[in-house]
Amino acid sequence: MRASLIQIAVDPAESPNSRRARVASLVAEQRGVADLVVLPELWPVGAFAYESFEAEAEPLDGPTHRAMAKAAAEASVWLHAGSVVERAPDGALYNTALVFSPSGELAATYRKMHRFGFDAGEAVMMAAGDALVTVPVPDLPLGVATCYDLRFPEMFRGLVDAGALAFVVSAGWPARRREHWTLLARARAVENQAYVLACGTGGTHAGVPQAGHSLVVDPWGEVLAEAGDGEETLTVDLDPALVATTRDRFPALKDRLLGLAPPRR
Ligand SMILES: O=C(O)CCC(=O)C(=O)O
Repeated sequence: MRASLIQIAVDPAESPNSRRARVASLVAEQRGVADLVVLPELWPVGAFAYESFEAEAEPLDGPTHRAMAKAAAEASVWLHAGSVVERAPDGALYNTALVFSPSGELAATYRKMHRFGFDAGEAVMMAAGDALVTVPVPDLPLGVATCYDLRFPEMFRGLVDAGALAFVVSAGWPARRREHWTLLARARAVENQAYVLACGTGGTHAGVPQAGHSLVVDPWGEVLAEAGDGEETLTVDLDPALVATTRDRFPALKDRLLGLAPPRR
């Protein structure tokens, strides 16, 4: 299985519509290259562009859904299309990740559970999701998480218990805490003996320089690839059998004292 992470630079001078068209082309270029493509958090608007959230909010079947469903089908890939500002039917906003199958069907949605910002920004503007989400990608079931979720290990343990062999973390992580980003991505891989595919944004938007440094970590904690600061695509080969091998050879997950269910292998 081959995965490509497309680290988008969110340039405020580019309109969301132009960016959707450009990102759709980048995804379509992955035809025959990757089986799974991953995009960052809130790339249509910018994760810190709070003042645009209301105006750019879209229903689940909105413009990002349409563009990405088409791109997934054109490229014939599983597409984690990052997240959008979702306007729910009751008017609430959610930070919602969209995952498409290779035929362009919406395979899963995940509403970000841990909202970032403490008493400001996303934490007050958006409602919180309340459900863990896994996606049954053949051979490599994915657990879905978004940005700040990375700081909450219990969520990843829950995803492992639900059968995830890899975590896809879509983010708009600030440069100021880049070391936390790479450290936590590796920690989530090591403690859960699972792949971590962590795709962030590059560039600067809303005055917040982005960390970039998207990375892919294997179940032993080795960094297989890491991007720089700007727009970049990382393509990495993943071996789903390595998860079982790692869990068999170093069966630490079996020694959990507080967990209830042993993880699937
Ligand atoms: O936890 C962090 O340092 C960054 C989180 C974040 O930027 C987000 O969730 O949007």
